[in-house]
Amino acid sequence: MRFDVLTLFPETFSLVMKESIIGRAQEKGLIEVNAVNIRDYTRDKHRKVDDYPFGGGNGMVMMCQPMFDAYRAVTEGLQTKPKVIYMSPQGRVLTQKVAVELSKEEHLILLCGHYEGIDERIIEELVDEEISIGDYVLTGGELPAMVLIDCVSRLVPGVLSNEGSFSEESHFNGLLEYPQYTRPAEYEGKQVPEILLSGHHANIQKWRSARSLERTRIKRPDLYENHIKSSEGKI
Ligand SMILES: COc1ccccc1CNc1ccc(C(N)=O)cn1
Repeated sequence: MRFDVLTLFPETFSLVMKESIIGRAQEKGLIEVNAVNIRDYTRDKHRKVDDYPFGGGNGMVMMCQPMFDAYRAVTEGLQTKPKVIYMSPQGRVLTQKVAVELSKEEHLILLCGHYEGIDERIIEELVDEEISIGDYVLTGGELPAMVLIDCVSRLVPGVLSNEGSFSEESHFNGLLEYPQYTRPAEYEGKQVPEILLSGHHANIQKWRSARSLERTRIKRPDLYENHIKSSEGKI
């Protein structure tokens, strides 16, 4: 899976994206993350990428020409047009379900805005979908793009060694994950729940399901409601 990220800060990506799991996935050739500097596609000696908004208002808006030319450079000679996602506070909120959907794509182009955003003509012409990582405003789209790359990449087969664990992790089955413990069985007088040491897998599974339902009901009643609704009618 390939990600081309159009950004004003390409070096941010190379630092974060070559670390840990994402870095190893790149070495294994499972994913490619290519950060493109929008400023390299400016045509003036000041390498101008933004300008004042028509109609007035504070802040600056990213201009069309550098973004269009960076997009054309990245897509030149491609057989199929990759899906273009604009990281924006107005986008569809990124959930695990959306991440699973996006992990089916072969090639994604992510546009990172800055200042007050980008010229609307870029969105109209190039953007297939706007995606938001949550209802808050950041100084740029780079962190949202890295969040998207992380949560989508880990779903690409081969990226995570313990792929089997997806079915039980938080949000995969619409519920929050059960509590996790590891050695030692007792730490400063605090015991690991006995059931987990019993080796009785059926009972452990039951205990885990009960904990998962209980903590979802307490921490995320919205998810709990959805889960109850979706399991109604199922035997
Ligand atoms: C004022 O910033 C903007 C204004 C408009 C568009 C993009 C930006 C860049 N900032 C972003 C980007 C994404 C998210 C998110 N919630 O995914 C939050 N902030």
